[in-house]
Amino acid sequence: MTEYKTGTYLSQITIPQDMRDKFALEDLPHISEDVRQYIIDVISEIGNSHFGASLGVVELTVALHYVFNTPYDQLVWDVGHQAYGHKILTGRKEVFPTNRTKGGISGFPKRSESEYDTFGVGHSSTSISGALGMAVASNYKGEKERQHIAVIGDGAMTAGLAFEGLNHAGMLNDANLLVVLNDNCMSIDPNVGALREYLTDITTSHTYNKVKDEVWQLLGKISKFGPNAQAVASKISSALKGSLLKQSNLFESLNFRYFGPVDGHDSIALAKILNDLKDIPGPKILHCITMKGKGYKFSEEGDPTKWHAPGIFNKETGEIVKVVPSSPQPPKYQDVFGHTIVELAEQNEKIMGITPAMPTGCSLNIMMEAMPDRAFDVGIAEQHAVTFSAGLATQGMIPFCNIYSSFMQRAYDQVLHDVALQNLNVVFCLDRGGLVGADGATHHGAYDLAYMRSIPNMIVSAPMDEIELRNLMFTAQQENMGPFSIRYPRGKGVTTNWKNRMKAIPVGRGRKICSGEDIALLSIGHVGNFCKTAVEQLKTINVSAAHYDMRFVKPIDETILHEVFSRFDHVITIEDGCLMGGMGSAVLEFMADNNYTSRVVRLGIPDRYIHQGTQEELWAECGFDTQGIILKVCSVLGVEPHLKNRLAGGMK
Ligand SMILES: Cc1ncc(C[n+]2csc(CCOP(=O)(O)OP(=O)(O)O)c2C)c(N)n1
Ligand SMILES: CC(=O)[C@@H](O)[C@H](O)COP(=O)(O)O
Ligand SMILES: [Mg+2]
Repeated sequence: MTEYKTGTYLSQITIPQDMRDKFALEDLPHISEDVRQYIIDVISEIGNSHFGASLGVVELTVALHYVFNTPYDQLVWDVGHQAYGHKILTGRKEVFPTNRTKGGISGFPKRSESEYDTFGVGHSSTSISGALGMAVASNYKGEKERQHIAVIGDGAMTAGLAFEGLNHAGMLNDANLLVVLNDNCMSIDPNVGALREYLTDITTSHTYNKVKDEVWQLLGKISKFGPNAQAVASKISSALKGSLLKQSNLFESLNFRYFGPVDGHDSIALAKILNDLKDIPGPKILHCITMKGKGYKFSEEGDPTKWHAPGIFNKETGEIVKVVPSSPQPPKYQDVFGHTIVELAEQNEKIMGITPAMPTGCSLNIMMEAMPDRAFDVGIAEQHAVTFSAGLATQGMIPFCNIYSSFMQRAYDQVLHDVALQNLNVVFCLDRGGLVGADGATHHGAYDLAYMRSIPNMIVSAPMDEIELRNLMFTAQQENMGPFSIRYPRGKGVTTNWKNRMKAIPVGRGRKICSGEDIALLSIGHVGNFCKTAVEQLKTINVSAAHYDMRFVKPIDETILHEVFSRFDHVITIEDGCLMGGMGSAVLEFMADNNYTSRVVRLGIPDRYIHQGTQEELWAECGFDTQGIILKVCSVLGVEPHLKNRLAGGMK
């Protein structure tokens, strides 16, 4: 592992207590500078990581750990993609270069990794509820002085869950909860919605700032009051209640004491404010204004969306390293979706596009640019995205609701109750279906085939390549299809020649890719390409495998299944999804229901959480990459080891 230098200040810090013991308030800017430089040095070289968000909260991170008695005081990071400074200051400086690699540290806070990671995160908007739970538990245990801090971004604050947490906290006057709102006007893409406007308004509002100044003056006095500070604070708060402050501030109306906006890059001022806030009881919110990508010239001046997770870059020039392939490459599935939805929408005026906060990630930004009145980024609001789509569908629209598979987990009941029960024509495009790689367990799209399959009326499909994706999208936008899900993986497809003339696929019809004699392989989705290669390689050791691309998990192609179970004693199912309840389960159910007795072996994601790594490493770990499939075929058929080894040695 490359060794990275740390600055004079950071080199003296292993855990936050070192900072508190060794440094004065005036040193915080220097510590911040060291932390920031270390993040730049490491991430520019290892790549494959988040970047802008962590740079934006360096001062906040330093101030929080300096003022609060972490890990006793509990700090919860929302999403956690901004927690690199936190990791570096909490015992993980040396291992930071292993960020998001297999066997290395996770890119997100994780309870099993450190006592400073109080709450496992990755999905957004959980911090307020999580920290509130901790605060209530502390009260119950008599730990009255214990502090609980949720750091949440303006993007994460757009989610219903965040407001559910605020709503509950607002009625718990003795909950020791501080919400730090890290407002940088950005989600991954620019933040959206009325809340964003509101936050900008209170940042610039004249009336509001006047009241805020009064609050600060009072706070200045509070800090001098020592032990009586809480009582004084409570009096001040009561005096302010019912006043202009409460009426003119959303958070005050929810019974939070609102402080700010403050400069989130002034570590000394932040530390002073945080220290004052420690003495104020009950739920409170500190509104910090920060800049995503702060402190690195190129991310400050460049496109923050690009610097959200830029990959490897030259830290001197700011040039993001792009490997230029020698030959044309297949497109990413997400881009095939992005271009195809525009093409379809040009022909079918009922089509609309919806994404909850991932326009660049899922490429709906192509439609948002081409047809701004027909494509919506609704913020980090998966539940709303689904029910909003349902509403559109009741009016005859055909919404394509694109949600990453793992984020869709947030909106399961909306799919069931608001869409499927009413048999509405909503097309769910589930991007990042399957193992996603470096984001790890929180983000793998492991469950969608299983959770969608159990919903009545739902059509569940997955394309093996870009052309099938386009054909499935074409099929799904036909009249009266009902709920239709199409899942595809993170990353590239397989062909450069993908702009086919689209055609409808009969719902529930799979296809035979290759005939064979010894064993049948049934695949769903992109992993069919691994099977295809495996089948070719198996031929070289005289193993003849038939291969079927099932295309639909529901309705499953029963004609194919009757053919397979009548002809083959050995069947292997392959899917990039959880083994419980997915396609393999559907095949087993069919076999049992129809009294067939072949031996079925299922390949897929086992019943445990898979952590981070490259996709290739993780496919191999789960045993359904090309090599895994070959080895499984050989073991099922009892192929002689020397033949098996011949392939295992030479395989890609
Ligand atoms: C439930 C869920 N939806 C979407 C995402 C993808 N996502 C990760 S970070 C992010 C933007 C968060 O914005 P904000 O909270 O303002 O943090 P910032 O990056 O600006 O620091 C999004 C949309 C997610 N992690 N979880
Ligand atoms: C933190 C987060 O949830 C996103 O930034 C996520 O990492 C994006 O994943 P993709 O890189 O697959 O778009
Ligand atoms: Mg933000």
